[in-house]
Amino acid sequence: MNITLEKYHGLGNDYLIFDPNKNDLKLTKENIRLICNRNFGVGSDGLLVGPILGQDKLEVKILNPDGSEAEISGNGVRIFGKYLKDAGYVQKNRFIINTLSGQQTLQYLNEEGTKIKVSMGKLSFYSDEIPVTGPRREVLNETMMFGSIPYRVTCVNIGNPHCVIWLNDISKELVCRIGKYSESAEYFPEKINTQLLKVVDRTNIEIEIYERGAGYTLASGTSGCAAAGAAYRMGLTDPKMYVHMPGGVLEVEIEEDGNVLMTGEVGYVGRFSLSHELTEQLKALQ
Ligand SMILES: N[C@@H](CCC[C@H](N)C(=O)O)C(=O)O
Repeated sequence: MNITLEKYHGLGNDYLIFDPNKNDLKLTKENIRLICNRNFGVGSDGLLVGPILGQDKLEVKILNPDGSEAEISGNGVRIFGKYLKDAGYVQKNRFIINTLSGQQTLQYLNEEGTKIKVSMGKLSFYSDEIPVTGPRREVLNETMMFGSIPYRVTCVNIGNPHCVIWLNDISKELVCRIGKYSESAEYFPEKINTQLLKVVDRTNIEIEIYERGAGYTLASGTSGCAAAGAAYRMGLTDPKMYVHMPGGVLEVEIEEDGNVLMTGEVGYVGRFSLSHELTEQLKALQ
């Protein structure tokens, strides 16, 4: 039987859904890379595997296009929420899903389920929780060297690790140049997602993103939450703001206890029934 995948995007951050209840393939690093490859496969910024059904909880596994597993994805979680509605797995308006980073509560804000609010959990700036090497401390505005150039960096965990660099001018070229070094820098034992942050005013920020295991992306939910959290923590913004990314805008609100609410849109691209040829190649890589 051929493999069928559904494709969605969150503000241009595109994911394929592999529903294990409908497909029979053992996923490996090698076949994940081929599925996500934009030339030889279907192409995406990642793969969402689920729902894995159990004890009233819906679980999703989040895989980067290099085959590594991520603890969480903000856009991925919203996309998965939309898929659960489209495929008839959930009827409620508000429900919980499980990721490697813990539980997220999702709420549909419209009938179609294209606008979703997610309670993402709490931000942590502590080095051992991000993780960042060295003595336990909050990693706020520290100097770090990426490719022999010093940058002022604030690091944060929102289920997955992020480093935020506050600058006046940001661009795709610059984040790619820095991200190439920061992703695997010695400071970060579990690697890192990188954001360049530009503060527009107290309720608007702009970011450029270089994701761990994926490279440059047009948007990222957790990156938006991390950059918003860092901007607020540095006193640059109010707790509620719009995060502008090349692919679109997210609304992020940091609650008093540090919990983050993220609201954004999801788009459906279509269903991909893979060719016999590609299915056989994926099976050979099991
Ligand atoms: N696109 C994502 C983040 C995906 C995971 C990330 N690459 C990681 O390895 O932590 C998002 O929308 O948050």
